Amino acid sequence: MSRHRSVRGLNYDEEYDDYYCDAYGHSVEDSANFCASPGFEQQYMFDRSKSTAMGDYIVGTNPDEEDDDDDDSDGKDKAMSRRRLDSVHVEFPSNLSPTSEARLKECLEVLRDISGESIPEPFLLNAAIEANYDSNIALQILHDKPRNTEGPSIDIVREGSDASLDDLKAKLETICREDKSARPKVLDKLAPSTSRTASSSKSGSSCSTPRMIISPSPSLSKPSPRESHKAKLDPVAEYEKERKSSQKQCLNMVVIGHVDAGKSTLMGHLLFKMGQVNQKTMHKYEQESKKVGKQSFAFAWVLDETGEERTRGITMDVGLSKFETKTKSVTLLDAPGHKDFIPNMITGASQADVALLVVDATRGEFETGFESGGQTREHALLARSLGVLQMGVVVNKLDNEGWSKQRFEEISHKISAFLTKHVGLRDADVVYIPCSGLTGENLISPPTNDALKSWYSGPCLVDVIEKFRPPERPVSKPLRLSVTDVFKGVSSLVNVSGKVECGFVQAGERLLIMPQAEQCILKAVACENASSGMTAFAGDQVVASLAGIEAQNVSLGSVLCEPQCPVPVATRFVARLVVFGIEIPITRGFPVIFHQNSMSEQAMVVKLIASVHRSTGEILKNKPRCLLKNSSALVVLEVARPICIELYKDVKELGRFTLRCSGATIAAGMITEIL
Ligand SMILES: Nc1nc2c(ncn2[C@@H]2O[C@H](COP(=O)(O)OP(=O)(O)OP(=O)(O)O)[C@@H](O)[C@H]2O)c(=O)[nH]1
Repeated sequence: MSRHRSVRGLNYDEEYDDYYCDAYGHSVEDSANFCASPGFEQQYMFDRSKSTAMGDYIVGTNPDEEDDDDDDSDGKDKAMSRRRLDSVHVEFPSNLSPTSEARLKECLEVLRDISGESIPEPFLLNAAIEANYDSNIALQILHDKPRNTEGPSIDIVREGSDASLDDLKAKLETICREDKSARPKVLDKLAPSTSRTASSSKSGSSCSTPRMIISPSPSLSKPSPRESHKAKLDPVAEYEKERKSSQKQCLNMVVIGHVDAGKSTLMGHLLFKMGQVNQKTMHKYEQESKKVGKQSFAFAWVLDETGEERTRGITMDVGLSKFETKTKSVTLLDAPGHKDFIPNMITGASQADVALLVVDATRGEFETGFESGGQTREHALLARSLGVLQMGVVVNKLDNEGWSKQRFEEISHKISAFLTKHVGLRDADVVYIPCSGLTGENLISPPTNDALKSWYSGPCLVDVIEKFRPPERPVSKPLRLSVTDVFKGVSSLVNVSGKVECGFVQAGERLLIMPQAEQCILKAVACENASSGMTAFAGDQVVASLAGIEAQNVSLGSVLCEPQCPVPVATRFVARLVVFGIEIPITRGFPVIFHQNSMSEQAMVVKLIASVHRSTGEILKNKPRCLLKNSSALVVLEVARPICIELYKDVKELGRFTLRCSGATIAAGMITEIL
């Protein structure tokens, strides 16, 4: 078994239709229970001493965003901040009242939560005092510091992106046509006088997105014999010929759930029963785990391969394996359950077509994972926001509850309500299975345990997996191969693992690596699903060997594409957000971590355009002051460095993302416009 490598694909139409269904993304708790700190409450209460007009306040418009023009608004923001601060004591009071002390502490806590350790404490303290303990204003002050030339800044976005865009510009210049009309949009951004055009498109595929385009240089635009050959191929016919006739359907399945729910044990035992792990290896794991006092983890060791994972008894990275059912070739992604490893879980889930949500049926344990801020709900929400539409809910460790039918039904009932009402999965797309990963009950054959047999006659785990429907693979779209790992092989070639998000790729092709704007030749593409070993299609997890580049010129988050139809690269874009159960409202200038597939990047919400109805998308309010939990909105996001993105309507895998802050997932989104 190996560490994580990627796989996925989607049923586009189906998913897009209900992505923003009424239920999707609703928070766990009722919004009426929203708790705000006094500092935050005060910010959203009308205050005569501040200059905001009552009319503005009632309309709920963010006074900071009165002007649509960004450059202008910066000045206005500052002016507004200054005006607000006129009534604020800027000196540290020597004798704070108990109320002020409490407010100061609360404000500092919020600032620390958001800034982490990136800003020294004295600066946070000064900002908090300057903002009269209003954390939102304090954030704005910290954000504006460099323009005031004192103190550090959390404005990582502009600082980081300027340098990177310069680098990119230089590289793009070298491979752009002399023809100025074909200059990439990124160059236009840096040199506004230059005109821009749409991209060229490869034969048989459309490249309709308004793109930050890199145009091929004359040498690049002249296709090699191999490329000409590829251009003549019908991707769908090739896919049918290679895959559908001879092979089993490919399915990428992620296993998710709260820490210690028994995910690795369940999957390790399943793989053993399916013959993927031989008796000798299993015996070795039993002996070795016994020696270190972790005998109950023997099956988990099949997927938890590293020393640290085995010693600590937790999964840290995504474990990857393969097995086959009668009609399917399943790529299994075992995600970590611990909250510290959510970014890895996101990587795994972003590559999956379907998910198994494992819950521990043991009394008290299920409740911890589901009701007390555990990861069961967060994982389910994340999986759905990353494109998973079908789910098997494994009610695991039911042996600990004497195979109680009542307990199974109680758990199924609670999870069903959550998945259908809050996550947005259809009831018909979720199946509940009573199991024991430890004893192996109901994994690959009907139950043998009398207590379970007496009331359960449904499918076993493998039957559920067998019934999952693989999504349509977008093989006709332009090639997008996202890189999840880079490693040096024995030869001079650079190997990358990744997933073909859409399109198809053949050995011998010349490819463009974005956002690095590097060219390379694909020497070989290894893919377990491929019969020829020369071609990989959308949905395939591959290892690609690249010639003509250095390892440092490709990285996690890079996208390989055809030079004739490059992937857009940008730092700023409009997105539609679905906000989860947040405690701190999202305001303008809110710093976040942007997650897209296996890539994460520092980012900032730079503009709140409008709050929208979560199911219809209808605009409810322009320029809202903030976004509360369970809301939906159009926002402008800016990432610290140029990244490869697509519009959600074009390529879902590169058009959707999740936002995290202070270790919690706060929103999911889809890109609607690239700026
Ligand atoms: N009684 C019982 N114990 C189980 C069962 N499945 C797993 N366990 C135990 O639960 C513990 C945790 O199992 P893991 O498989 O490591 O759990 P996990 O969900 O993969 O953990 P993370 O990946 O770290 O989140 C181990 O001690 C297992 O032996 C089960 O069906 N019944």
